Amino acid sequence: MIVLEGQEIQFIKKGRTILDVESFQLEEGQVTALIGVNGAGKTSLMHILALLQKPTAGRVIFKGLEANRGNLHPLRQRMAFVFQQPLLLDMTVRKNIETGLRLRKVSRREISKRVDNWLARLGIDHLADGPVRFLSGGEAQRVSIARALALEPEVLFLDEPFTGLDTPTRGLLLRDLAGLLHGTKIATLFVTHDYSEIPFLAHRLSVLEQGKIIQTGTPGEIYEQPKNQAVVNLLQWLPKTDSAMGGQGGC
Ligand SMILES: Nc1ncnc2c1ncn2[C@@H]1O[C@H](COP(=O)(O)OP(=O)(O)OP(=O)(O)O)[C@@H](O)[C@H]1O
Repeated sequence: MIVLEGQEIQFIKKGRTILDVESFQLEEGQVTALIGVNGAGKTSLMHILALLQKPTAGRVIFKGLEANRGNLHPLRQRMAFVFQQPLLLDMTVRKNIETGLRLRKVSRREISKRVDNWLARLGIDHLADGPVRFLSGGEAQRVSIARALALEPEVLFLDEPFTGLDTPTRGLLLRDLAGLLHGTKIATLFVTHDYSEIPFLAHRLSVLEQGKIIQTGTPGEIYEQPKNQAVVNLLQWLPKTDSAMGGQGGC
């Protein structure tokens, strides 16, 4: 089932076409990785789909409902973001995870239940009542992921969430995040520059070049049959593993 779709998206700035995307879909329970060189338009497309940026032309459809000025706020509340920088507030870990839930007027009892659950599932329950300012990069990103998942979003945007983490920390977080996302109904868009992460997390892969989606498929399909030289050039950095070839994700 398609959860979120951008249709006939054009994004033009200063006379330059930054995006020209006929259709881009996020499906229920699937992680879609979006790759492309610097400046290809990944962030612009993510922000348009997240309803943070209005396209010059085109539509964003959320479960059959076209986003418009009147429904932007309620639709955004059904989405969550994890950024490269965790962007935590200077308070305790618990309070950081609670904040979005409070803004959404979730009951106190439900907040407490969800926060305890996600603290435990991210393995950070021992940090709950400490200030975030002493956390390591990996711990801070775990808090940011717990904060996003506690919102029980229907769509999750992961904007290079592992960048800046050392290899072992990144590996553990990648494994844990895959375990948390796979098997849920969340439709996830995962923007990354590190293609070694793709086989572990992504069910589908889309390649963006100069504002156009030039290929979409499982990582295995794209690896096996890259559509053109631009895809070949990008994917020479995707490691050949069993999971990449099968496009199954998982570690
Ligand atoms: N609001 C804007 N005004 C003018 N130009 C913009 C605007 N937003 C994006 N651009 C330009 O559009 C192009 C695509 O930018 P975008 O950040 O979407 O690419 P990206 O693929 O995410 O790049 P990176 O991998 O470096 O983050 C860039 O050349 C950028 O300078």
